[in-house]
Amino acid sequence: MQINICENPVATAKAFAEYMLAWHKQHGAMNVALSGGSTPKILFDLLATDYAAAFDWTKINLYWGDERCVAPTDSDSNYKMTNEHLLAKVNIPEGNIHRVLGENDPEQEVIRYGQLIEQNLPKKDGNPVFDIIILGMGTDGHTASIFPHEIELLDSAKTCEVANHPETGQKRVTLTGPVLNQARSVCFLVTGDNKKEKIKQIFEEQDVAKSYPAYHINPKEGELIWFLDEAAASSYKKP
Ligand SMILES: O=C(O)[C@H](O)[C@@H](O)[C@H](O)[C@H](O)COP(=O)(O)O
Repeated sequence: MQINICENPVATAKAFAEYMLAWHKQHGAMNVALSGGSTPKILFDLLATDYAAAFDWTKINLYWGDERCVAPTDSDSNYKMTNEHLLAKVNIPEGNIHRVLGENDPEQEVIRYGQLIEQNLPKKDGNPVFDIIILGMGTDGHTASIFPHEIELLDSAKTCEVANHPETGQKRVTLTGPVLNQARSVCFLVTGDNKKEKIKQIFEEQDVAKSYPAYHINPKEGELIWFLDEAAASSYKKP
């Protein structure tokens, strides 16, 4: 596990962008699963401006690690956010953008999306293999849309599952634990002091962290890299 602590959210996003660009220069084509929420907005803005010309977007296929089951025009849609901050601003072919159809019936969509991923990606140990999966972490220790109350999704035999937001009950489509842990690289982007206690508990491997889905993300053979700003890392003291 690698921990990168950067001064602020922009520096954190830049550190990841440099990592993603280095991967692209070395490997060319990439299957990338994006995170949602608010943290990636700064990264997507960077990729759409300072880094846009550095990537060959024809070789990059974008998926989502999770999506809210809402229309793509809904303010809750991770696709909508990504489109506004990135997709509409770079020359990525439409065919390289594989959004979750949040407007579909969730139970049907997890089948469709799972089959799409299984058809498009290489497989290892029966799981589709993403090159890079970007993940965020909620203040409850969830990641993608695997929440503590549905921690069994870490062990699902399926590629995708329907998840339920613990407070709102909002339906989500999420990649499952085995897929997340089959990736060649999992990169957490976590910023803000509202995440600092969970980061401390996870990095110190405290017993309480075992109830956090994010704690259990550790690729079997791939890289695990945490990109944090100082605020998110402020309670953790490197040994
Ligand atoms: O759809 C989502 O909400 C995300 O994929 C989710 O896992 C997110 O990464 C965390 O909730 C952190 O969200 P923030 O970046 O807004 O803190």
